[in-house]
Amino acid sequence: MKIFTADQVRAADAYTIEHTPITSLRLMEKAATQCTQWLIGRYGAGHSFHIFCGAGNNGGDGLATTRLLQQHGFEAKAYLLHYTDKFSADNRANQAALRGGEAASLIMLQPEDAFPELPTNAIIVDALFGTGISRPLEGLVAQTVQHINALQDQYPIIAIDLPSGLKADESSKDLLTVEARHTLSFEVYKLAFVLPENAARVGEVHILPIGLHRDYLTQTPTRYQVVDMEMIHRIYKPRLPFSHKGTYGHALLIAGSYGKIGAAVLSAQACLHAGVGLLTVYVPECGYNIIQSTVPPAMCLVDDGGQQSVQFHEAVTADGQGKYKTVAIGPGLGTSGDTAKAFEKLLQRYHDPMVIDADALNILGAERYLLEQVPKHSLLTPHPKEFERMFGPSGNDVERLEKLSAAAQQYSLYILLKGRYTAIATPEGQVYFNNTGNAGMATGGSGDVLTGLLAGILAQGYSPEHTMILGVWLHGLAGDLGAAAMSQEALTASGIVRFIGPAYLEIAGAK
Ligand SMILES: NC(=O)C1=CN([C@@H]2O[C@H](COP(=O)(O)OP(=O)(O)OC[C@H]3O[C@@H](n4cnc5c(N)ncnc54)[C@H](OP(=O)(O)O)[C@@H]3O)[C@@H](O)[C@H]2O)[C@@H](O)CC1
Ligand SMILES: Nc1ncnc2c1ncn2[C@@H]1O[C@H](COP(=O)(O)OP(=O)(O)O)[C@@H](O)[C@H]1O
Ligand SMILES: [K+]
Repeated sequence: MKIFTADQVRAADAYTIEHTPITSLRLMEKAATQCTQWLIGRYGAGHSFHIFCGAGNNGGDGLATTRLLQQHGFEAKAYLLHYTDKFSADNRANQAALRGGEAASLIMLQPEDAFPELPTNAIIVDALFGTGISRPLEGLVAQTVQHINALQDQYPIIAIDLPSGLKADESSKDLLTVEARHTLSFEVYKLAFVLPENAARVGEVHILPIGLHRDYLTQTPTRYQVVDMEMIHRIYKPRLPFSHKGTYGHALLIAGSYGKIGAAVLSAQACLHAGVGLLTVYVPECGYNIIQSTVPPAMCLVDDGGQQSVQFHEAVTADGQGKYKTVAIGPGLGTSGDTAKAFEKLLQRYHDPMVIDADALNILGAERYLLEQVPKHSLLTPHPKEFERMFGPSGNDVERLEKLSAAAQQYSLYILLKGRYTAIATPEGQVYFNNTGNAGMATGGSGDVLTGLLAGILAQGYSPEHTMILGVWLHGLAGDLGAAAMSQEALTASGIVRFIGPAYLEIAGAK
């Protein structure tokens, strides 16, 4: 699903109005109809709806929603904030339509008025501002937003289109905005929804269809996209009946050190569950028995270095033309000087895309000149701290996203930035956001599982871009299925591995 800018949303609106018989007022009615159905479906009987409206079309959506809720027999009141007399035409039309209905359902809130008393069964709906926000909130609107936010533990707050005050395409880091539990938006995602700094403002996002013109939606190029099942279907290739293990590649996983052999185990298990043909795990001597007994399908190579691997570059032939289709390196590896030197030598020998994670990223962060030597189109998988070690700090999430995309383009790499919506940046400047996964995955080792999964997918012949999208999506879905079966709290990295299979089945089943 595409992420549109506020300008693109406005253009989609205009295109739809120009190319279909639908008017802007009718489009507002559709938006309000969708919001009304969502509110009734979610909260239903026994609730009263209190809708705070601004002077623009977001306020218009709120006024129309108030009327439609009443028509469905619900108690609903619109509070129209009187901070200006400059109402939009569709806002005025909906004020008139509401005045024609139930008495006392449209209340003008003046700057000197106290915040209204709300009954215990209230649902607060925020329809103050949407994409038209043009400056920081102040005066009556700022006070109202502060009041609404102070009530968030008492009443559900539902934002229409955007939590008011939030900018759709830019950072709103230090701005006052509504803090919603749910955001009901239309047709497409907005960048603001996937930024970690907005987590407490946006809540759960629900994208509702309102009939914007398909041509505009499909033909408009966007820099940002959210990965969806349609994209996964296009990428996923079922196994061929006459294939053999050679068809699915041989991966070399270089991981683990004394006290962190578990990282190698988790990565190896994930790599096998991803569907790799053959797997060799390279560990220091202390890891040999562990790998052989916990991951029997994998072969094992042992380093002489004792507690940390320091000669793994020798596992690939000097010209890099060895038997391994894919090399993945990093989980639990350690960052000693000799390990770093071996990593540098590996980069000099191996020139195909590799998967680089954890301590291998930390080595890149300490020796930044090595970034130039990483094979083009390799997959880097930092979490925010590792990313900062490599590319420095950022003032806000949008700045960090720009930095991520710039680095991917500069070094011709696929770099992901892990989080609730893991961002995958491509060398061409595209960014994909992953929408699977949950907070149960915030547990040690879940990143190691991702590394193994990516190595296993890449080895099967998927392109680096498709590997990133499919791997991150499967990883999150395995986490979701695991959490559904055993709770987010009890989910462990091993639990994620167990649910990679069921995650594949979901794709195959829906194909
Ligand atoms: N295609 C779609 O998705 C559809 C979208 N629709 C809906 O339209 C919404 C966009 O409507 P919109 O363009 O009228 O902008 P909106 O957000 O209501 O705000 C503009 C008003 O606020 C004012 N204002 C701004 N900042 C302010 C501040 N800090 N403090 C005070 N005032 C401030 C600004 O005044 P001005 O800046 O001109 O002084 C103007 O009056 C969109 O989010 C969605 O809900 C649906 O109806 C149909 C289909
Ligand atoms: N709240 C969350 N929602 C969705 N995914 C999450 C969440 N927290 C963590 N994850 C996922 O779990 C993984 C954690 O990786 P990482 O921090 O490298 O873990 P570790 O270093 O312990 O292996 C990432 O893929 C991340 O996207
Ligand atoms: K809003």
